Amino acid sequence: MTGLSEDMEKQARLLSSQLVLGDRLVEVAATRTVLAWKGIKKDKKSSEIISFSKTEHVPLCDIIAAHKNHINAESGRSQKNPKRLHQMHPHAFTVSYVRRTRRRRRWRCGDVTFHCTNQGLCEQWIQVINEQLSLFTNRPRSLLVYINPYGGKRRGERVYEQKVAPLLRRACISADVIVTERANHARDHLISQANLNEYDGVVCVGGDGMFSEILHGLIIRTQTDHRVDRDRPDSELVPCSLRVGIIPAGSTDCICFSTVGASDAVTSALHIIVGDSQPMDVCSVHHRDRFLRYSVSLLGYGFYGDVLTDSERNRRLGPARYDLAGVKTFLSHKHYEGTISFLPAENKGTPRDKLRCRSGCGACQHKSSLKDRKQREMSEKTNLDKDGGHGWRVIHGKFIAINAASMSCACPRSPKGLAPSAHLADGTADLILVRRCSHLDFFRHLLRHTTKDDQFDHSFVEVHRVRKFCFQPRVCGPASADHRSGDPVTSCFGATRPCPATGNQGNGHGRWTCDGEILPHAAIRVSVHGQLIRLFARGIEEEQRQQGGRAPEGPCSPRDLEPS
Ligand SMILES: CCCCCCCCCCCCC/C=C/[C@@H](O)[C@H](COP(=O)(O)O)NC(=O)CCCCC
Ligand SMILES: Nc1ncnc2c1ncn2[C@@H]1O[C@H](COP(=O)(O)OP(=O)(O)O)[C@@H](O)[C@H]1O
Ligand SMILES: [Ca+2]
Repeated sequence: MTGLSEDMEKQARLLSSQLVLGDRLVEVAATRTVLAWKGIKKDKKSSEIISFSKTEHVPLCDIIAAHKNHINAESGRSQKNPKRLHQMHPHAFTVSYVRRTRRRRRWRCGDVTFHCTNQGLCEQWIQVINEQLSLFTNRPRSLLVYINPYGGKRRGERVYEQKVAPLLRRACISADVIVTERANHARDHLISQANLNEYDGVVCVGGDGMFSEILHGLIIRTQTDHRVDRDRPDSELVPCSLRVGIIPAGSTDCICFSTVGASDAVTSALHIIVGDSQPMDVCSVHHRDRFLRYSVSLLGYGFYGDVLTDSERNRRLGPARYDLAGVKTFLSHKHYEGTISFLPAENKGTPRDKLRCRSGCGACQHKSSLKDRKQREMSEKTNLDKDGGHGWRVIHGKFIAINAASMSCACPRSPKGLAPSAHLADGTADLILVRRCSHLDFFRHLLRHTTKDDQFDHSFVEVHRVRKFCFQPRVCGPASADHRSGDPVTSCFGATRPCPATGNQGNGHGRWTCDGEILPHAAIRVSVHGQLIRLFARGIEEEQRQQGGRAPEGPCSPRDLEPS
C-alpha cells in the first residue's frame, strides 16, 4: 500500500484502485468525505509499487457529479503518454468539482478524468461517488427558475442558457424555467400559481429588483398559507421553507455580492448545486397599519431614494443610469427634515466594530427562539408603558441621507458596502444618519465607500444598530399631541397631516428606495425579522491561499463534510 495520506488511512475506504490520470498511473481512493489520488510507479529494482507525488484530493462536498466518458481512440492521449497505457485503460469517467480561483472568490467547475482497465470498475467508481453525493440531502434536485430578460444589460436568458443550465444538467438537477413577461410576473406566479411542493428551491436570474419580486412572492405565499396577517406590523412572520438562488444579471446585484462574495453566474450556480444555505434577515415596512414592502438590503431615504427615482427615467441606459442619476443627485445636494425613532439592538455589536460578517459568522449563528422574541416584545411594551418610550431613541434633524442596511450592501461599486459590519442574519439593521453637511464633506463621505477609510468617521454621520425604526418626515404645522407625548411608535404616524405646500402627504418629502423600488409613503415603520428567508449561498468566504492547481482543503465546514 502506497499510503495516500494519514487522514485517509483513518477513514474507511469505500473504493480504491489503480487508475490512469493523464500520462501517469495513480492510486485513487474514496472515503465518505474525500476523493484522493497520488502518482505511483513500479520501483525498477524491487518491482514494488511506490508513490512519487503528493496526494491530491477533492472534498466530496465539492464534487458536482461523476460521469462516464465516451472515448474515441485519440482522446485523452498526451504526448508523453505511451499508447499502451491507454490501450490498457480504455474506459474513463470524469469527476466534476468546485474549483476555487485566485480571482475574487470566483468558483469554477474543474474536471478530472480517470481511465480504468475495465468497464465494470469504471461504473463502480461512478456509482460509489454518485451514491455518496445523493446522501447530501441539502442539495436541490428540482428548481423553479425565473428569468428577467430585461434586467441589467438584458443578458439574463443568455447567461442562464450558456453558463447555468449546462452545470445544472451536469449535476442532474431538473429546472422549470419561466421567462417573465412583465414586472411582477414572478411574484404573482409564486403567490397564486406555482406548485411549490414540486421544488427544492427557486432561482432568480436578474438583479435586486427581480430578487425582491421573488422575496415578496415567497413571503406572501408563506404568510397566506399560515394565515398570518401581513398588515399588522407586530405579526410574527413564518420563515419560508424554499431557498432562493441568485444568478446575477441585474444592474447592482448587491444581494448576490453580499451573500456570495462575487457577482458571477457560474459561482452562484455552483453554490446552488452544492446546496449551500445562508439565512437572511428581512425588514417589513408598514405605513400606518398597512403593509408596504419587504426589504433585505437597502432602505434609503434622501440621497439613495432620489438616485433611484431619477434613474428610473433612464432605464434604457442599463446599469449606467445609476452613474448619471448619482451625479445629478449629488449636484442637487438636497436635504430633508424629519424625525427618526429607533429601538437599539442590545448585545449585538456595533456598526463600527471590525467584526465583518463572513461565512459561518458567529453573530449570525443564533436564531432567537419564539420565546426569546415574545419576551423581548413584552419588555419593549413594558418599557414603553413605564417610561413613555424609553428604550426607543428619537432624533430630529435635517438629513442628506437616512440608510437602513440589514446586510452590508456590498456590491462591485462599493466592495465593503454601505454598512461594512452589518450582518446577514443577526436580526438587526444598521441605521446610518447623514446630517446636512457641506457638498465637499458629503463627497468625502461617499468617496470612502470605495476605499478602505471609515465612511462613518465624520462629525455629520452617526450610525446605530437597530431592531426597529420609524421615520416621520417634517410635519407641516405645529407638532401634534402624540408627537409631544414622546411615544415614538404612536408619534411615527399620529403627527402626519397633509402638507399645505403640496396638499399631499409624503410627496413633498423625500422618498424611500426599498431594495431598488420606490415606496409610496415617506412615513414608515420598519421591523427586522431575523432569518426569515434562506439563500443558496454561504456568506462571503475569507480569501484562501491556493495550493497547487487543485481545490484546496476546505472550506467545507464540518457540517458540509458529513453527508446527512
Ligand atoms: C464618489 C463615488 C461615490 C460612490 C458611492 C458608491 C456607493 C454605492 C453603494 C451602493 C449600495 C447599493 C445598495 C443596493 C441597492 C439596490 O437595491 C438598488 C437596485 O438594484 P438593481 O435592481 O440591481 O438595479 N441599486 C441602487 O440603488 C443603485 C445605487 C447606486 C448609487 C450610486
Ligand atoms: N419581463 C419583464 N418586463 C419588464 N419588467 C420586468 C420583467 N420582469 C421583471 N421585471 C422588473 O424589472 C425590474 C428590474 O429588474 P432587475 O432584474 O432587478 O434589473 P436591474 O438590476 O437592471 O434593475 C424589477 O422591478 C422587476 O420587477
Ligand atoms: Ca442584519
